Amino acid sequence: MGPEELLTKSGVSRETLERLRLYADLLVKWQARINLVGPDTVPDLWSRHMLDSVQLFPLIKVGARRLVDLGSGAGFPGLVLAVMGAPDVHLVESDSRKCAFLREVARVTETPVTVINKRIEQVAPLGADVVTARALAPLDRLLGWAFPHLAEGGECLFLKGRGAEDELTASAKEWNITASRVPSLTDPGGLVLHLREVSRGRAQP
Ligand SMILES: C[S@@+](CC[C@H](N)C(=O)[O-])C[C@H]1O[C@@H](n2cnc3c(N)ncnc32)[C@H](O)[C@@H]1O
Repeated sequence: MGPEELLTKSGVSRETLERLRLYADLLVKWQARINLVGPDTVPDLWSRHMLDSVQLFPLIKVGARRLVDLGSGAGFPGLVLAVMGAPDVHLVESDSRKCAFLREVARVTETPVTVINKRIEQVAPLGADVVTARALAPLDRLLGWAFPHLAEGGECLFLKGRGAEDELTASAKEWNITASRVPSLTDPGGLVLHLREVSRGRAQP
């Protein structure tokens, strides 16, 4: 899918699209030096990475003041959401070369973001209204990483593949969650998990 189709499909503004183009150009350039995304996914960059991230934007809760993206890698989905105007976006990424890329995209696209070059486990609670992640960890571990960063009433938006239902079942042993399942626009069988009222449940005997 090309940028124009992305625009039509998801309703992003022309100005945002131009900034996403700058982002995509930088990704292709840097990909020659560091492995930012799976090399086989670069030809489908707009669908596999941009639109995959863009689809979360309408799910961000009204009035959200801070969004934290865990394991941002090359910025999917967190940096795309920041380019679209998500508020006070924090990107947590342990790989310093990827953090250099994230900062460069933020600079070139004039997107205000905070890049935190640390392991998630080492980051003090960030008080996020929304925590996002893609391709980082199974849901139960992801919730363990996200939970300390959720403000009261905070929500999670996780992009998950076909195994999402099994991951929800497995995580129910440890977590209480209200889960909505939104079919992915880009991954047949994949889901956006929209999780609310997250709390630790009682450990099973
Ligand atoms: C498979 S990549 C996914 C990147 C991006 N979210 C995406 O979907 O394209 C996982 C990323 O998480 C980072 N990561 C893994 N464990 C982490 C941790 N404990 N703390 C911070 N970053 C971590 C890795 O360095 C890597 O960039």
